[in-house]
Amino acid sequence: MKLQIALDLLRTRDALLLLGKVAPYVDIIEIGTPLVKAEGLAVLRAIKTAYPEKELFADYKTMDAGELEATMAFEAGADSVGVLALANDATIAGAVKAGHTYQKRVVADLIGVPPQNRLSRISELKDLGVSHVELHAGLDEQSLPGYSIVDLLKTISGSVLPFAVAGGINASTIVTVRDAGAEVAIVGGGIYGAEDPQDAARRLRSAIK
Ligand SMILES: O=C(CO)[C@H](O)[C@H](O)COP(=O)(O)O
Repeated sequence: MKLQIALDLLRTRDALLLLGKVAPYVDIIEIGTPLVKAEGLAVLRAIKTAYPEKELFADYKTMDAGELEATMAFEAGADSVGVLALANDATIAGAVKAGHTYQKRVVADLIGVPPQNRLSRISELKDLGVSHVELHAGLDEQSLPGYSIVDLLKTISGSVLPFAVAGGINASTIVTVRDAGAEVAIVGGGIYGAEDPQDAARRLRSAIK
C-alpha cells in the first residue's frame, strides 16, 4: 500500500517546508483542495519542480468541466487528478478523456456518495473508464459524532476498482486500512496536524512496511 500526504495547507511555502521533513516517507504528494484554491496552478508547478520523482495528485474535487479541469492540472505537472464521483457522467467522461490524452490517472472521489450507492456507482465509474476510486469521509463528516473509519471501510468491500482511502487516518488505523485492501492510504491531519510531523510520517510508513 502506498502512503499519500494530503497537503491541506494554505501556502506553497508551508507545503514545501512540511515536505522537507516528510517527503522521504511518502509515495504520493497531494495538493489539497484548500491549497490549490489558495495558490492555483503555481503550487502544482512548484511542488512538481521540487519533487519530480514523486507522484503528484491534484485534489480538484471537480464537479463540472471535467476535461478542462483535468487538462489544467496535468499541464501544470499533476500525475493524477480527482473528480467527484457525484458529478454528471459527462464530467467523469471528460476527465477520463483528458487522462487518456496525457497518459495520466483520474481518481473518482466517492465523498458524499451515500454508503448504499457506493458499489453501484463504482461499477458505473468503471464503465465510464475510471481506473481508480477514493473512499473518502471528508473533514466535516469526520467531525460528526459516531464517525468510524471501520464503518467507512465496510462500504467498499466488493469494489470492482482499486481504491484509496481518506478519512482521518492515523498511525493506529492505517493497518486496518491496508488490511481492507486499500491501494493508497491518504493522510492529511494525521501528519500536518501532528506535534512532530516527521515522526508521524515515519510511524505511518513503518506501520505499513
Ligand atoms: O480531501 C480532504 C478533505 O476533503 C483531505 O485531504 C482528506 O480527507 C485527507 O485528510 P485527513 O487525513 O485529514 O482526513
